Amino acid sequence: MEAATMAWTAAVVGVGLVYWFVWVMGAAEVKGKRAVDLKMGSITRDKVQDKYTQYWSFFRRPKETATTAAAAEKVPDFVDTFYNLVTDIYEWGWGQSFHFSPSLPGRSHREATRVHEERVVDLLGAKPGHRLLDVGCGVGGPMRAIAGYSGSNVVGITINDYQVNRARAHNRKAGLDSRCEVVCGNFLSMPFPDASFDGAYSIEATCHAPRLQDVYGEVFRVLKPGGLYVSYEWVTTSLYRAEDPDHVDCIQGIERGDALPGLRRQDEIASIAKEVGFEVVKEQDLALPPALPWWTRLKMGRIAYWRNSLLVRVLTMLRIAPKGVCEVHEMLFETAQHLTKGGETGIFTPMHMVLLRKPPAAAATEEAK
Ligand SMILES: C=C(CC[C@@H](C)[C@H]1CC[C@H]2C3=CC[C@H]4[C@H](C)[C@@H](O)CC[C@]4(C)[C@H]3CC[C@]12C)C(C)C
Ligand SMILES: C[S@@+](CC[C@H](N)C(=O)[O-])C[C@H]1O[C@@H](n2cnc3c(N)ncnc32)[C@H](O)[C@@H]1O
Repeated sequence: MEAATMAWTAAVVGVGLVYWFVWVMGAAEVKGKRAVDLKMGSITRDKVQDKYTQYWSFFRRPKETATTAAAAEKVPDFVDTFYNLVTDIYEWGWGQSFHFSPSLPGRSHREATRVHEERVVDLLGAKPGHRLLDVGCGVGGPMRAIAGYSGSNVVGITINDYQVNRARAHNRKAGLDSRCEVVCGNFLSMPFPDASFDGAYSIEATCHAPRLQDVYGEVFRVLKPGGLYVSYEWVTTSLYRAEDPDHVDCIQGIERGDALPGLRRQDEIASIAKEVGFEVVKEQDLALPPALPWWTRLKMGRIAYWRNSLLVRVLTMLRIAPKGVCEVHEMLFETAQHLTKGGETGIFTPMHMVLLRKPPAAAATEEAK
């Protein structure tokens, strides 16, 4: 073969390989967000690195940081920054539902995710015509599954305006925009009238609240009397030992890589719910056997992580992805190790489920005020 022909063949194969690596292999779970489309939310390209540094210095020691009232007040802003930094990476590498679910034998991750979301509908007894609130809705993966399965109308709230736009675009594409609405706001002080929802749910979102009382209190206020609220909470379990440095390291790793102002204990959740006026109907750690591990999806993706790290580095070098994306990706990679360890040791669960009811009598009490 002539040298020129060889060079051409090598070039064509090279371009083909790059195309395959970036476009075909790039989207790990849901084709739709490609590696080449990675933005950092509403942050302009030149600010990504700075925003990441600010996030990191705030959340490096989450528990110490969030103990003062002044620092706790800053949490929602830093959570917003966090979701600007991670939303596209989550969508690209995980999908449109930003949560875990127990593995299901012989079923895909996508199916396991849907089953975990549809459980919310069954617990709430949601029906066509009901108006549900999604507290911390992300880009709306659960919202669309829940609206589709139940026939209800869903209003989602998220602190992050980039997620609002993503969620609205996905809702339109799914033909669900007439039944799924997305609002940008803080779930610690929601822009909804009292008693305006038939039911509410939160999936792995309230862990971002410095005080759970504040978000549960708001959900209580906006629910109609007799309305149900189901929440999947991130908590430490009774196996966690505060005197074990390995346990502390693991939990701090989860907190700092997930914008958490301090994980709560499993046994605190029900009493906080009662404190704001809820009745506790049911409480269950959905991660416990016979449920299969939720963390295998994180572990089994090890090869994919290496591919993703390399992709992110190449895209940053080519200036397609903004500077700072590699650091964010590295932070998520480390977080995944801590989450896996938390799951394997059983000291942490991301799916402590509580089903709460606003007492029907609360109507009379409120009217009397
Ligand atoms: C509920 C929350 C988020 C839970 C999960 C959806 C995310 C927690 C950690 C995330 C990830 C870790 C590793 C990333 C990987 C390095 C990258 O290549 C592709 C995306 C990841 C798999 C990413 C995906 C989402 C998570 C699993 C918190 C924030 C309360
Ligand atoms: C891990 S994501 C889960 C999203 C969604 N529930 C899902 O499962 O796909 C957490 C969500 O909570 C939202 N959130 C965190 N703190 C918030 C706050 N103070 N007010 C409103 N939304 C908040 C984030 O913006 C994000 O959408």
